Amino acid sequence: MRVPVIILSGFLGSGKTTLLLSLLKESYARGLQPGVLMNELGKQDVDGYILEEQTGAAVEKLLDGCVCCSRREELGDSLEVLIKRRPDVIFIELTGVADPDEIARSLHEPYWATRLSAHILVTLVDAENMLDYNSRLSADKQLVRTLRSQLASANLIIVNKSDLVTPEILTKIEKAIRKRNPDAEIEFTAYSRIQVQPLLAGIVPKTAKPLPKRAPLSFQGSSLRKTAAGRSEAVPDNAPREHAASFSQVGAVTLAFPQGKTLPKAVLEAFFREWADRLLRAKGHVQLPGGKPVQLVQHAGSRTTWEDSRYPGSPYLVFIGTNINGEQLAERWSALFR
Ligand SMILES: Nc1nc2c(ncn2[C@@H]2O[C@H](COP(=O)(O)OP(=O)(O)OP(=O)(O)O)[C@@H](O)[C@H]2O)c(=O)[nH]1
Repeated sequence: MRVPVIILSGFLGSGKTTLLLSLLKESYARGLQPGVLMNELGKQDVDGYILEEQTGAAVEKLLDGCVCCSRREELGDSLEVLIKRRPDVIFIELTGVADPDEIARSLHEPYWATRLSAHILVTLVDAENMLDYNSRLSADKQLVRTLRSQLASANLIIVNKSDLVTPEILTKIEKAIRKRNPDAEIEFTAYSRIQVQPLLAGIVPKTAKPLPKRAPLSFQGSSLRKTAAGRSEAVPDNAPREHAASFSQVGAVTLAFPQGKTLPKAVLEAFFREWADRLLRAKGHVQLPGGKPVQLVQHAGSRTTWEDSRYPGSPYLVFIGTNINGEQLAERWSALFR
């Protein structure tokens, strides 16, 4: 039996991992055995750790690049690892700069089409930053194309972080989405809170007898076959395809804490402000002074949040931004500890 695959896409910090947590919890509640493929731009698996800690899921990680382009060759190996675990459903969380249509196309290739079935492609949108990103990132033509494809190829588009914007902004966002995708279901929400049951409709534990597909509770979207990936008449599945990079100016740098060193919150937040014109996303596990608990720090757009963490390893920060000069960044980082 083919394993259904749910693809989660959306720009950096839009709420993919937050949604995946809900999907995993619902999967376990239904007795499903999920497989997870987590792709991260940085060398550290911040999100993979969060998922493992909060749900106990075994996460297959593909770090330090993008599975739709620079790490493309490794997609197959990761899927094979997951399939061997005989999951009932596979979730693929892409990096924020990945083109999900490339992944959906791979699933339609003859080899994978007998093992996997593309179930749904979900794209999350960061309502607070989407319109700003559209102008800020316009110089990176590949990324502009990728962001359009994230919208165009989705069955379901979740406009997340709507707690941070006015209804007028949401209306503008809806118009911008409709320009790229007239058909997808659009949901407006905060903290990726949607009814996740419909996304799992028809997926049953392999030990159970197959049930008739449940009627969706709210999601009415088209099946993935109708997405751009499925409209493969123009590009036959077995035709050789160029896998152009999905971005050109975005880079990730991992910044380690020197042995035994700590950083006050205010110093790190000032560091984010200093790099505001380049910084898109930062996340990591940070050691504060005074023996305080390790903090999971998350920075997206211009907003920083902190939470207690039980991360047992050495503290670090993953810094993702545009046109970063790595040496200059490392130098400024070191200066924080002098
Ligand atoms: N205010 C607010 N914060 C949110 C919302 N959804 C998620 N967040 C926070 O935004 C940050 C990023 O959320 P994630 O779910 O990690 O986003 P992501 O798309 O997985 O991020 P990357 O994969 O790292 O690009 C976290 O600190 C979340 O708690 C929301 O609707 N409103």
